[in-house]
Amino acid sequence: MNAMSGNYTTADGRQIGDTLMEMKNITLRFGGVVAIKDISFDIHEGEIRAIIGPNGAGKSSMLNVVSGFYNPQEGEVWFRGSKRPPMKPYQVAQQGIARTFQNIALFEGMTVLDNVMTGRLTHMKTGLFSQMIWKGKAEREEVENREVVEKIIDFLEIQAIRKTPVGRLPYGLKKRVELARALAAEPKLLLLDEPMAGMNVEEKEDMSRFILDVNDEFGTTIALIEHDMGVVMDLSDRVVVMDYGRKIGDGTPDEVRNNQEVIDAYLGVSHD
Ligand SMILES: Nc1ncnc2c1ncn2[C@@H]1O[C@H](COP(=O)(O)OP(=O)(O)OP(=O)(O)O)[C@@H](O)[C@H]1O
Repeated sequence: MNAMSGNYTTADGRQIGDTLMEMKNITLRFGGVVAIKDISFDIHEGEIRAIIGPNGAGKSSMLNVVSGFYNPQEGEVWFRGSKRPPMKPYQVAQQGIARTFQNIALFEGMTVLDNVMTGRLTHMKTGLFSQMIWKGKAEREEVENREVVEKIIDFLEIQAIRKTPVGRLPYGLKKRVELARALAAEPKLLLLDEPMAGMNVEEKEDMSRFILDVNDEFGTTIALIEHDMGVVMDLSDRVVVMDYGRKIGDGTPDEVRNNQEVIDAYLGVSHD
């Protein structure tokens, strides 16, 4: 496989499509701190793409640029063939990008079902006023939204807890509910911020399986940042490696594993 030249077929026979997102020469500064230095990379349709790197490398900053939470001082973000102007996160969500968070961001007092329903908000076209006038239309929309949500709840095997308040769930299940809510938006691109953080081995295995199944079943393109190297290498088609805000590697898990600069970065070897 030649992963760097547009469409390609993965080792396990999946067909990867055209470029979905392209980051061109991104630089992001916080005052004097340069969190991202002139980084370019792309994400293809149907791919599972990881961003890895040691602590403070700039991974979260990069994910926040992809999600529209940060607007970089330099560089361009291209999504679905168009240059993306600076946007608010809700506008990015409307374009088909959904995310989960490192520290779970759910409504603890609400049931699993209601939390997952909030993922449909970007799809709700009927406002309160038109709901009063066009009751039928609002009801149809509600039925459609419920159908999508119920399908995802089945898919992620959380039927048994659909009426349970999220606050009562163990950590691993909360992470799964967060994934369900992101999927409810039917995103084109799903961003996962350390999906395995704080999980035990069994929970990590479950989450890995669900990520692969989501990609396979819904064709969702997935970009993730993750600390657990084993998980990343097993899951991802291609990996970007960051260190001190720079990109030091980009390729298949095997290519990245054998990249001397990457090995040195993880061992703490200085190149100064
Ligand atoms: N909001 C911010 N204000 C100021 N500096 C920031 C901010 N966010 C990140 N930084 C700095 O930018 C650099 C990159 O941080 P970032 O959190 O993106 O790295 P990371 O690779 O995600 O780290 P970790 O793995 O520890 O989460 C760090 O030096 C960090 O201190």
